[in-house]
Amino acid sequence: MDKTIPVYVLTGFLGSGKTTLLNRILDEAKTSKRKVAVLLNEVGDANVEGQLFGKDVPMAEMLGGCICCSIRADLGMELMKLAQEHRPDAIWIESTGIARPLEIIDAVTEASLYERLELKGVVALADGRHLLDRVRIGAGKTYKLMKEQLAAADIVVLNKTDLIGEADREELEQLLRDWNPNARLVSAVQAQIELNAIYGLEDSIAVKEHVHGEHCSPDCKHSHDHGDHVHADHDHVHALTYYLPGPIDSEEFESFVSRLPEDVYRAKGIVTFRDTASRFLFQYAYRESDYMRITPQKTVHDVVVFIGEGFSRHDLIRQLEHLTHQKKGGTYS
Ligand SMILES: Nc1nc2c(ncn2[C@@H]2O[C@H](COP(=O)(O)OP(=O)(O)OP(=O)(O)O)[C@@H](O)[C@H]2O)c(=O)[nH]1
Repeated sequence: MDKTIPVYVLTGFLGSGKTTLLNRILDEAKTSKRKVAVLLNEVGDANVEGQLFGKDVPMAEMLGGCICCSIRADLGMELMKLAQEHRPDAIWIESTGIARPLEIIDAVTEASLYERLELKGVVALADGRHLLDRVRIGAGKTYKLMKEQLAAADIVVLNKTDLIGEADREELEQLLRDWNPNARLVSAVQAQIELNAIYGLEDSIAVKEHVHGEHCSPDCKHSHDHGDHVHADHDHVHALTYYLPGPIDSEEFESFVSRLPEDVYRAKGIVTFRDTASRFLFQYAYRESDYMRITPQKTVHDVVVFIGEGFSRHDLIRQLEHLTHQKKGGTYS
């Protein structure tokens, strides 16, 4: 079976430093001999920055629209093409500065229904000075979008701190922690961050260990550190991708779906039901589910994806393992 390819999303408002960070990621990949593919999205019709990446970097371009809306359907196609043609160790998606992150997450997880891809993390950058200006105004569409992008990330990079003073940096760090208490926050100049923080996401997202600390609010419901044992009962994640190891019972699955917690607001998948010997495309949004019988023309894996905020991955995985009658069920990310 093919290996599962991790996918990362790079988001952040226009000019925040996404390409600067991507260049660093590609440099590091070259040094560590990691094959990283890039999916670039530009609102305009020309890919200016992509020309700067090395010729040996597998790259797909999506120009002339934003992946989160007008050309969203193409995202899955491009991801699958990159995966099939290059079998990279990782794929990075650089979204336009105006993209809405949750729509992208939705689109990436859609692609994982058809190819062994797993969304591993969302990295969002903020231009310190620009953010500060927006915070001072405190309203407007741009402010709202910036906040949305930063709130959806697993890692938040407060970039361009060379352009702001120490007190402003501290104010922004506090603000970012308030907006997204679950993300790892890093301040940087020229997007110089420890890249292990990103690749280390693979483990930390799988079981996000949030140790109760100085930045937690009094009503923090996160997991607590009990000596050398940390358990996470309230994992903040955006997506759980679970590859099913085999057919499942349709009634048990429907019952499981009807009991999904409210903070799972979207789910989808391809499932094979033991009792009907058919495969179905399953869709779930805002408590409504839908099943469509399908006959895939090529090999696709049985997989279910859940998107939401604050739901417990641990609980869902346990229930899925129960559905598949396995102590240790399918693979997931
Ligand atoms: N002063 C300063 N400039 C920076 C820093 N990081 C990046 N820049 C510059 O900011 C400009 C925009 O950086 P990019 O990396 O292209 O930003 P981007 O998010 O990819 O921009 P878009 O593609 O327009 O969304 C470039 O000229 C960078 O050299 C920083 O930490 N400090």
